[in-house]
Amino acid sequence: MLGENLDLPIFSIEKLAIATHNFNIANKLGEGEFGSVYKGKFPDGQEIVVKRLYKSSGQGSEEFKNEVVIISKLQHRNLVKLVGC
Ligand SMILES: Nc1ncnc2c1ncn2[C@@H]1O[C@H](COP(=O)(O)OP(=O)(O)OP(=O)(O)O)[C@@H](O)[C@H]1O
Repeated sequence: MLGENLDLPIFSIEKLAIATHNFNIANKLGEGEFGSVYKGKFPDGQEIVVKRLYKSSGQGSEEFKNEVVIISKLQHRNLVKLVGC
């Protein structure tokens, strides 16, 4: 699995649904090529942004995986950190 290969925490869909109030429209920040983007908060207070894929198969998902791999390796004070997938 992608997250295991990258040594990233893997979040269940339930945990992300709770954090985003079930992907509520009020939490929606925008849309990208691969999916919708939501703001959320974990129970410990950590604020997160969740990107939810439109589909889990096909060419788009390969591109999305490449994006995740690259973002997981980036670290900069002006970039948000990938905390899991
Ligand atoms: N960390 C974030 N904080 C606030 N808003 C965000 C964040 N990430 C994404 N967004 C919002 O979600 C929108 C879509 O982001 P996303 O990264 O999916 O798309 P993109 O980079 O515009 O396109 P692509 O899907 O081609 O990468 C952005 O235009 C922005 O409005």
